[in-house]
Amino acid sequence: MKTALTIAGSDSGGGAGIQADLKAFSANGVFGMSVITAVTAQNTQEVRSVQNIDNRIIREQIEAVFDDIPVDAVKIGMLSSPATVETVAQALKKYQPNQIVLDPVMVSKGGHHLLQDEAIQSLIEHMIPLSTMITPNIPEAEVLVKRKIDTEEDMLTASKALLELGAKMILLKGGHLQGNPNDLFYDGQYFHWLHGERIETKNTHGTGCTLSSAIAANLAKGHSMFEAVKLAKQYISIAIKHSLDLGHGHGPTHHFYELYEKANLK
Ligand SMILES: Nc1ncnc2c1ncn2[C@@H]1O[C@H](COP(=O)(O)OP(=O)(O)OP(=O)(O)O)[C@@H](O)[C@H]1O
Ligand SMILES: Cc1ncc(CO)c(N)n1
Repeated sequence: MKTALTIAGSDSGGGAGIQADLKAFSANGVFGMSVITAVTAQNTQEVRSVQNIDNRIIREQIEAVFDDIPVDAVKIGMLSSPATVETVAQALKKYQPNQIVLDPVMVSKGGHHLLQDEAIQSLIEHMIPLSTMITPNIPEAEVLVKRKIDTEEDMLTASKALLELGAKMILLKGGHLQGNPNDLFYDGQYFHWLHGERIETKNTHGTGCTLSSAIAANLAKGHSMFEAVKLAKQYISIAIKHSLDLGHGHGPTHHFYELYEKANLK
């Protein structure tokens, strides 16, 4: 079985972070492993508090996995502080995995900062240049390229600027613009739009985490980047369409909808 490793924060509510990543890995047919960078006390409504994990333990988790188990792809989510970014980047430089999908997580749906402002520069300097693919949403891309993105035309310009930061490829998610959620894939040569249909639901907790993990799983299985992104977009669209009305805020997506349907487990 192919494997994928998530390096991210824990979401006690189970819809985002490490929990979403492991579910998305399993649903997409790879064996999931995890390195926890921070623990959040979080539900569908809010992030109540965050405890960053000691850098030594972060490094040792990464070493424990890579020293023993083959890692076919890595997904990176919440990195919290400059020291966390640097610890993860240093460890990945040592092991040089083939595929690194970086979701540059900055702010939760409820507005809580999951990446300290001081860590943004570290992310740009140390983490983005190591990444095979980065998957910013519109507000994250605006911070990274320091300009407003209001239209799909702006997304094209921003993708070029994002690529200049050093990642090999870009998926700029359009879910935060009005209208249909169309994402832009750019590999430095060609642009491809991945068209979506907006699903009217408030249950979109962890959509970004789930999408980037599905991309990593598809890469682990040997798909090309464009194929990996296309399949992941189909997967997240189904997961949002059948999202779960749990909690009083933004409920989670249904990571296993198609498998449950096939197994008659609904
Ligand atoms: N209402 C929706 N209907 C269909 N697709 C959506 C909807 N909202 C977002 N998407 C898609 O879901 C994927 C994740 O994008 P989104 O912009 O929500 O990520 P995000 O803001 O990083 O999520 P989060 O930070 O909550 O994990 C993208 O492919 C986006 O186009
Ligand atoms: C731990 C964690 N990572 C990422 C996100 C972004 O959705 C979140 N809400 N929580």
